[in-house]
Amino acid sequence: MEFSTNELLEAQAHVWNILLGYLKSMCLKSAVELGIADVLKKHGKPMELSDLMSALSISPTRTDSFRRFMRTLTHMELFAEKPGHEVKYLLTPSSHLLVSGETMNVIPFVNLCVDPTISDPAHVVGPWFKSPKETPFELYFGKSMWDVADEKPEFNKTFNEGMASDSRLVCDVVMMMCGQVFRGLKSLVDVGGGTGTMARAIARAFPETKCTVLDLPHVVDTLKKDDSGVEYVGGDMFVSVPQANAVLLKWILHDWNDEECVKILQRCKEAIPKREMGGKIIIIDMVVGATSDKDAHAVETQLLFDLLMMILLTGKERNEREWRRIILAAGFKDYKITPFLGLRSVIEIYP
Ligand SMILES: C[S@@+](CC[C@H](N)C(=O)[O-])C[C@H]1O[C@@H](n2cnc3c(N)ncnc32)[C@H](O)[C@@H]1O
Ligand SMILES: O=c1cc(-c2ccc(O)cc2)oc2c(O)c(O)ccc12
Repeated sequence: MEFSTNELLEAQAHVWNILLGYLKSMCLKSAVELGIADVLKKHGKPMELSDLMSALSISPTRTDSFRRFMRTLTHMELFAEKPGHEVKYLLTPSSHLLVSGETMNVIPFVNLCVDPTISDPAHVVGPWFKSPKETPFELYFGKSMWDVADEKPEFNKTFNEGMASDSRLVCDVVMMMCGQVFRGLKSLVDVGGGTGTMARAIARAFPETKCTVLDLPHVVDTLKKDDSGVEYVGGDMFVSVPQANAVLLKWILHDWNDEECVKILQRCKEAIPKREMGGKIIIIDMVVGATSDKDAHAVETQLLFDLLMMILLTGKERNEREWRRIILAAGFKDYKITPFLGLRSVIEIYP
């Protein structure tokens, strides 16, 4: 097949764009390191470049470079420009999420995603297709991501803080938009609940619910009993899950393949009473095709998440048909999907 010169030149620009994509993450990381969003938030109104640089303690000798840096960040809609005699910079909804100290901030997630333990295994996806290893992560590090988290306390901390920041963001939205999902439960166990951010929020909102977090010992062992009343249990969800009225699985099943998900769901089913007694599983995860994923940007984000799960773990992002298959295979009778959270949904499943 022959292509025209014009098509090939356009193709070259397209390939360049893909190749340089990693600079987007690195610019985001640098913006967080510099604290640009914090300065703009504190200033409270649009800010000239020279004032921004001075507040960030950047020497005027870097003015041209910093202007180019801000131009790219603005193009990516991380910041906005207010035109005028002197351009002024302001926050956008995306950079609002980069303000430290705000409940809804994604800084720990930025730190996690640019951590070499997360980003380096992507280099071996090609060779991994021809290797017997379970994941590119395992080909690169010789062990699973959970084992690396167990052995490297620094990575364990970065990972748990990243996840906790997502839970802080999600729990407010869940309580606001689908609080009824948790209402009236006598007890709930958050399986793979990390350091307990979500469980503590549920315990605060519903004091009548006794909340427990089950996670791997290296995640929960350092957590002290606190005044939230949440109990932390070290264990393995493939072996057993503490008894409760309901089980929460937030961002768990997308880490695992279908067979592993069925096993986890079976252990969860053993932990809850019958539906008539209020037993249910609450899953918070992506349902591809169920949410506001109609635009190309959202579809690309879901595809990238799916690859991330393939690279780091044995998991995947599932559409409704794929969810139904594992839910029924684990012996559940019914389910209900509520799309609520950008790209994620709540799936309630009943025994
Ligand atoms: C992607 S994180 C999600 C954490 C939390 N649910 C959230 O959304 O913030 C997955 C969690 O599963 C835990 N995990 C992995 N294997 C586990 C196992 N066999 N038993 C219990 N927890 C496990 C990890 O330690 C981690 O905290
Ligand atoms: O290691 C990760 C990273 C993420 C992640 C990446 C980019 C984002 O904008 C948000 C989150 O998510 C993960 C995840 O959901 C998981 O189950 C395991 C690991 C990671």
